Amino acid sequence: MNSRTRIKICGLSRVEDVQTAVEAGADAIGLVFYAKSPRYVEPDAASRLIAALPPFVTVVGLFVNATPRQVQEIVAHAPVSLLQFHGDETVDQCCEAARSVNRPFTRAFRVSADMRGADLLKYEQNYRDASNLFSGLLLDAFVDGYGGGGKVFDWSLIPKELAPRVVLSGGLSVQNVTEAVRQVRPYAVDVSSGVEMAKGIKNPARIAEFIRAVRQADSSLDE
Ligand SMILES: O=C(O)c1ccccc1NCC(=O)[C@H](O)[C@H](O)COP(=O)(O)O
Repeated sequence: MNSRTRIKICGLSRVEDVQTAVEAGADAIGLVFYAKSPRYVEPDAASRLIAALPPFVTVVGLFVNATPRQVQEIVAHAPVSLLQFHGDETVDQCCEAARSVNRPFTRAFRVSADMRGADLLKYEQNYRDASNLFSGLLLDAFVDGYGGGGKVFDWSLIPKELAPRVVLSGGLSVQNVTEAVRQVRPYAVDVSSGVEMAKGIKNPARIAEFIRAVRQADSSLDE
């Protein structure tokens, strides 16, 4: 079966970086609406980035502990297609915010070393049971500042039965993404720091190299 790992490039703030990511073959782009992040984009700037996109590219709006009202105000200016909750939100808070704008959402789970695989399966099932807007888990490393930390977590903690439904994130780069895809076989991979020149400023060559590495890993798995 020809399995293709989906690719999200996150933390974009420039039109040229959006265009680079799409031309290189990214399936999704992530826009950070968390004001304390160095990758934060204002909703109006985000709407210009979204306007630069061709069809069929998923736009992920990234939130940390935002209220439904705040999510509504942002989405009114920047019509993202998918929400990503990356803070301390409860199941109910994620579901309420997603319902408020009628958008599907992914839940970021920051993996700590003491986590057990069974806990993750239960955690995901809780979200699946809570809302048909739940779209899946993004697994990230546990870092200060909630995310975008450029830190890898122990991929062996991911239950094999969960891997085909998760977005693997956290410290990925052209140096490790081939091994990540081969070891985990996730539904998708997500990267921010690993393709940057500076926070929020992407390196076009690194984006292209990262996406090429994912495609090569996919091809090796199809052989
Ligand atoms: O990117 C940020 O600055 C950020 C800030 C606060 C919460 C989440 C954030 N990013 C979320 C993402 O989806 C990142 O792509 C993910 O954390 C991986 O980042 P990196 O390890 O730098 O590739």
